[in-house]
Amino acid sequence: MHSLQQQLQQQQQSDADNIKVVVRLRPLFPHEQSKGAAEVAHVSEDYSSLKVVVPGPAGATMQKEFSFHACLGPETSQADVMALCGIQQLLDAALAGYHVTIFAYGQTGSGKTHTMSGKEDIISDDAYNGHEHDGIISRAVHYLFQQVHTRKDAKYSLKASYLEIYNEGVYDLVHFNPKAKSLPVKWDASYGFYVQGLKVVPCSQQRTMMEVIRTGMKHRKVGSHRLNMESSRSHAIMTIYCDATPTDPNSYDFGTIRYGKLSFVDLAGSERVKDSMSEGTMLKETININKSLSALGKVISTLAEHDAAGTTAHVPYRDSKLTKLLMDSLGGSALTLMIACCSPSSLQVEETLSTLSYATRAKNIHNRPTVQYDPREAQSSLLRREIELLRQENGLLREQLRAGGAASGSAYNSLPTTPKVAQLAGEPSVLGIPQQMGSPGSSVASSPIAGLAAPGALSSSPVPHAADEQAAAAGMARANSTGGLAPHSASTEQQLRASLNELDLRSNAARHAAGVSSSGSPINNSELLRRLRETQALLVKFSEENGRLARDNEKLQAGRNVLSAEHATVLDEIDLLRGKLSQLERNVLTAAAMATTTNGSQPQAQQQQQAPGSAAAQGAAGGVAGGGLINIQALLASLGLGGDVAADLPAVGVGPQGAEMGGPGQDWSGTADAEFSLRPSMQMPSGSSSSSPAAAAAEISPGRSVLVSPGGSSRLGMKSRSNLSSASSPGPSSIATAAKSIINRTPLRPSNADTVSFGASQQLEVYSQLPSSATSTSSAINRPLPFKPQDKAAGFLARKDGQQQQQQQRPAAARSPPPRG
Ligand SMILES: Nc1ncnc2c1ncn2[C@@H]1O[C@H](COP(=O)(O)OP(=O)(O)OP(=O)(O)O)[C@@H](O)[C@H]1O
Repeated sequence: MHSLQQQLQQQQQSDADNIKVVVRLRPLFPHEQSKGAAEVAHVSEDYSSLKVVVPGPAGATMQKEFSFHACLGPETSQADVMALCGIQQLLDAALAGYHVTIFAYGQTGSGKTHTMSGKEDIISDDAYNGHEHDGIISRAVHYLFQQVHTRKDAKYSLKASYLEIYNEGVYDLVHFNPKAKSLPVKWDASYGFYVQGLKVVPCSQQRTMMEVIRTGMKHRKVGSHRLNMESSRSHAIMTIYCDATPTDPNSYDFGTIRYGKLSFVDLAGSERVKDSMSEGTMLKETININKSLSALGKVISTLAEHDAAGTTAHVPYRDSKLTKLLMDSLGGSALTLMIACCSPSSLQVEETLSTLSYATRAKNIHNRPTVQYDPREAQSSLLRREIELLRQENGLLREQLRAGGAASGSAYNSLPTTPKVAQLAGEPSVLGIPQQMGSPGSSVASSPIAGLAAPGALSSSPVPHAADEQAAAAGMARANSTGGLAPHSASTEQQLRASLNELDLRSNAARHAAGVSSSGSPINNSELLRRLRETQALLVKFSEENGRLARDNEKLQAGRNVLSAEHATVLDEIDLLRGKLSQLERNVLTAAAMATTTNGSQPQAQQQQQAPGSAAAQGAAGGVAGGGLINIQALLASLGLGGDVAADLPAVGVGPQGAEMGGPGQDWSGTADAEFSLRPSMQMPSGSSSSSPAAAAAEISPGRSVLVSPGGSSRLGMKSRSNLSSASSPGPSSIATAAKSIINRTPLRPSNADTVSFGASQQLEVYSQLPSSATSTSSAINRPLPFKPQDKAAGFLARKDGQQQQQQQRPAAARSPPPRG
């Protein structure tokens, strides 16, 4: 049994919104056995399915299997039914504000009344105090009163009504008058179908409600036919209204009445006239019973078919009084349990199969269980929620603006202030909703029926108000539509509905704050109107404020766009400069190559006499060629980088090639603006025939890279123009890099290694070093070269895979002083 309970719970959670269907097999009676009946229906061991042995052609048999939320065998006791059908959860749901319907369906004599009401004679006993044969209704009443007397979370008020649908007429079974006319079934856009004039009995005591049940059962039409000695000739609906006013101020719906309802529907059984042998009045009853059950079957089929297919269709609720009053339970907002009662007898196998077929279809019906509130309160709650949402949205916008303002500096500060929002946010609303109402977060998940009810089942579905008891009574079905609610877009409405519960807390607290009675009594119309007007005024204010914030936001956005455009322009300029730098580098390399060649044949003095800065590229190259001096300014000018940039540049010189590698004893004194050292293990590019770094550099084709990074164990000095005479010649690519550094106005520091893409397998590495003072430079350049001059070409280029090793050497190498002459 325990596993069945678990199974039920799992199923309830998996298809929480669908109608739950449980099948109950009654025992095979001795009088049936005596007529040769055999048991043809058997419940599986795990209670999830049942098999029916169906007679086939020529005496053969076949088995049909059906599965349901639970299948209860003949041995199942009345107490087990309560537990295995999850009745207690449904009762808790009703106390939490849901509409719950439990209905028994099945052929005549299959045990519907036994399941719902138990043994009538027991209940009829004045000394009744509970019995093992009690059905669901009396057990439910007992549980409900037990709960309402012990629960402290809400003030509960229970009421009851009992009606029957007999020959398509509706009759009050409590205030019974045999001569009374049928009560009219009316439609209300907000409330759905309801029985006008049905009396609802307030029941503060359990015995009062039991009296209602007893009276109702006594007045219900019962007849005797061949299939059932006490056959119900009508459909009976016993309704318990559970109004709950939460009393805990910390509760999410403090003070807002929840209108839960429990409907116990004991249907008249279908019967075949030839089997029941009904005649006369009973025949008429049988025809009407079958007619209304047929209408019920159509509703179930239509709903099941379309819910399974995800389509909508006209559901023929209006075809009978029964289906009108069950409208809320089938495809509506109620939690519904159908108990399909069956006989195991082989003599009734066709009826059993028919019942199981209906029950199978009913499984597919999808309901939307919702907590029920008064529609007028729901309406004002929706408005309050809307205000709250607007308030939150405004707060969020302000936060975003603040964040945006911080990012864009003065732009935000120049925005117009929004005193109204600040004012509104800081004070209670017109409705008196305090700001410290607490954050939303209440949800039905915390309700006792979380496992049964659909998540997000909170809703403002309107239900009859307590003041309209007469209209509200007797299984008044609610329309599927959300009649009476303010028009909203579907998503907004959904959102608002989803938060309704928590906001009804606000409703009550608002009433407190506004000094309005919070006794739970209905709000009168003028008060409601006044509040609605105030709400509307507040909404107008908020929408104005929203508009203002949106405009401010647009201004900020425009400011951001300008900044982005400027940023993009700067990036473009950088790209342009990079391109020009590459060009400059190539020019320098070419010039250096020429200088190498020229320096070999010209006297040093003559080289130094060549004035730097002869125009354009020719000047640059000529400077090198003429005196070993590269005029960066001239080069930049030749590249179109004149003006400010070129004016800032120091001239950088290339010394005679002989001094380039800074051989021992060479004079490196003076202030260096930047120094570059070459790695000793560098290799020439394949196919290179150059014998010097400059020549090697000259062979570097465009697009190859120069890596500038700190350290290096061999050095080339790059000196400022003033120290040119004493400087050793740096590698030409070092000059190019220095030029780049100057153009970018960033000093070459050991940390700012730079790489210009160079090639896949080889790269030229030049390590930069910018001494912090002349003294350190001076001491640095007095160190000996760690490699011989003949290694210099080999040291110029290095494979990339040698880089790691070199990097490890760098700190020591950086500290190594270059040689002094
Ligand atoms: N599970 C059961 N265990 C014991 N007796 C049962 C069980 N189910 C039904 N009965 C008995 O079977 C008889 C018929 O049951 P019941 O009146 O509940 O059927 P019904 O479906 O309500 O029929 P009808 O539609 O004609 O009113 C009753 O005497 C009842 O006590």
